[in-house]
Amino acid sequence: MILSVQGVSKSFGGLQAVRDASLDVEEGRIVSLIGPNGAGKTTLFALITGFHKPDAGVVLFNGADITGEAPERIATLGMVRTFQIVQPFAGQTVRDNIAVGAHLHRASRREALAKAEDVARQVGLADRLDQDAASLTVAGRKRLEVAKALATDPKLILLDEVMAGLNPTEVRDVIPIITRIRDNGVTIVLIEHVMQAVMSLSEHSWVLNQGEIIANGPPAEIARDPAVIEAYLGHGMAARIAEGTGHA
Ligand SMILES: Nc1ncnc2c1ncn2[C@@H]1O[C@H](COP(=O)(O)OP(=O)(O)OP(=O)(O)O)[C@@H](O)[C@H]1O
Repeated sequence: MILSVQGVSKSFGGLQAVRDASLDVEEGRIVSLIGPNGAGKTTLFALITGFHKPDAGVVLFNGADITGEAPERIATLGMVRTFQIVQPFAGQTVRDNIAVGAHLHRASRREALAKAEDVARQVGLADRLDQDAASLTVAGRKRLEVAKALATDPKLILLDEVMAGLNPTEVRDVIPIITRIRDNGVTIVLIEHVMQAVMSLSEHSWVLNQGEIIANGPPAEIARDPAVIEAYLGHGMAARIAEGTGHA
């Protein structure tokens, strides 16, 4: 297992945001975390990547205990997350923004910029490298977020709603980019509400509800689970998934 989360919990004051969550991710997979707003998905990402310390439980990355390590240290080991709300460094080009990530393993400016160009090609931003990052559309900013993470040479990348706010055409265009990242050897964990993307990309999903994992399995299977339909999908979405359309 590249990632093993064992019995992780986190409370904020009186609110239990994540309760006794466990999941195992095999190397080379694309898997997903789904569930209603406020279920604890982003908190679980933060617990895995060192942005929050768990109250209980253990996180293993490639078999090594990284529980409570700092995000920078975890990134150096090869695991990074993206953020839902994307704020590019204003007044800086796309190239410079991506290069920030590339500096994790590269001291030289020249090498970091070369890596930024390479990554920009992978996410379809090669023709935007000299543009001010703040001028990118939502779809462009989402790609920039993926590029910044990829520039750190990760072995595992956790993508937090990279399709939120995209139109169906933009979603369709991002799907093969994510598949290619995996084909290049990066394991991927997605948080995603766009079920069309979950269905076509991920091989296994975990469903969080009120901080607890209530189901896991292949997405087509969990879409038939009454508890998942009740807590998250609703009957309309479940029916559309069964028909194979799966549009949100
Ligand atoms: N730093 C924090 N301090 C206090 N409460 C928090 C904090 N972070 C998250 N929460 C609360 O924990 C719960 C889980 O939030 P979280 O953002 O993890 O959910 P989510 O599943 O990612 O939701 P969404 O799909 O809306 O992003 C929510 O009730 C949220 O308000």
